[in-house]
Parts: sequence; C-alpha cells; structure tokens
Amino acid sequence: MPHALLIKFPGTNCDLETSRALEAAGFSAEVLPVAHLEPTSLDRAKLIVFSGGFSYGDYVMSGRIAQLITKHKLGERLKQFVADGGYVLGICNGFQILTQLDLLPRGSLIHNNTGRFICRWAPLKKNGNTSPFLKALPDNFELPVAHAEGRFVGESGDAEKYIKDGHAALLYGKDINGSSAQIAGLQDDTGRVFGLMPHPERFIAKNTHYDPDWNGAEQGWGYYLFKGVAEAIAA
Ligand SMILES: NC(=O)CC[C@H](N)C(=O)O
Repeated sequence: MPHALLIKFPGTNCDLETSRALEAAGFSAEVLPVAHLEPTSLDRAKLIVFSGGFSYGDYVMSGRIAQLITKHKLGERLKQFVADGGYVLGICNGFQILTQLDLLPRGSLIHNNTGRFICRWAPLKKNGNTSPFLKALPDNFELPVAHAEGRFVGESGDAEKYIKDGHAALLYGKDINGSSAQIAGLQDDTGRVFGLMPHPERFIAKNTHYDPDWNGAEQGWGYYLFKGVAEAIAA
C-alpha cells in the first residue's frame, strides 16, 4: 500500500477529509504537524500532500508563511523527493503553498477578481491528458471550489504558454475568479507535482453532488483524482 504524507500547518483544515480520500483510493495516510516535520519524514512516502485551509491565517498572503517554513525545514529534500520519483499534490491552500516552493512553473494565486470568497461547484476541463492525477477523469467534470485567493496570474504571456505546453493541466470551464487563461491547476515537467484550486476530497461520494447521476460515474469525481495517482504509483 503506497504511503501518503500530509503536512499540516496551523490553520490547515481539510486534512481529515483528504486523508480519508487517500485511504479510499488505497493509500496509507499519515497526517504530520509541521512542528514534527524533518527531512527524514519524507523517506517512507510516495506522495506528499499539502491540503486545503488557511495556513497561518493566510497572513501576508495565502501560503506564504507555510512556504518559508517548509523551505526552512526541508531544505532541498522536497526537490530530491521529486527527482527520486516522488509525487506531490497541493490542494487549494496546498496549491498556494506549492507555488513558491520552486516545484511548479512560476505564478501566483491572488485575490479573486470578485474581491470575495467564492464557494461553489466549478465546471472543469482537462487540457490534454498528460497528468497522472487526472488520468482517471473524463475531459469535463465538476469539483467544489472554496477560496478567496484563487486567481492564477503569471508574468506576461506565461499563462498562455502553460496552456500550450501542457503545464496548465486543469482549466475552469468558465471564468469564475479571473484566473489568467482560466487556469485551475498546474503541473511540473514530470507531471508528478500537481497543484489545483478545486477540492477533490470534498467530492468522494457521488451523492454529495447536486445531480448524483451526472455522467453515471460510480464515485464522485474527486475520488478518481486520488485513484489516478494511486494507479500511477503502482504502475
Ligand atoms: N479552502 C482553501 O484551502 C482555501 C483557503 C484559501 N487560503 C483562500 O484563498 O481563501
């Protein structure tokens, strides 16, 4: 059974449902408070997860303090983990944290163009089919979003470049927060590092969707994201 390590910060609040989702997809899941994190904590893991929430109260900007502390605690270990074939998933606040850990293409998640926290179902679409995290999902699906700082921005021309080169693996089906090129999720060159603003862990049971029979899938769409990466790791 592959081992998943979820790193929890003060203010992380999606760790319980995320570890349940990981277990449903066949992982053994460990939630580790950042105070206990050391470079050797990564040794057993095949997947590192940064889950959703409000790490350090979203002070400075979402994810920023957690990035600094993670870098300080792990040094180069996280990069080495990926270079050795490990997988990293950042969900919502976890994606915000991942943006400055030098594991994903450049860009930031800033306040939604509405100026408000948004909490809703979001239509999503895959951009190509290179992400192991999205392999088990259809081209179009929905997941819940819940964020104030979910608007992806890059330097001039970067968002369009990420669409073309496939780094932008997941897009919104319509504009919900002002994200450049409607980017909802980004991956690295290997596809083993993936961050997304929507919450797959909130849609595991299909009856939590407003139309449970939509597309006739057995489970909620979020389940297939965790399943996809479990299958990639097993392959
Ligand atoms: N649910 C989340 O992880 C999102 C919270 C996030 N820190 C925000 O932008 O509001």
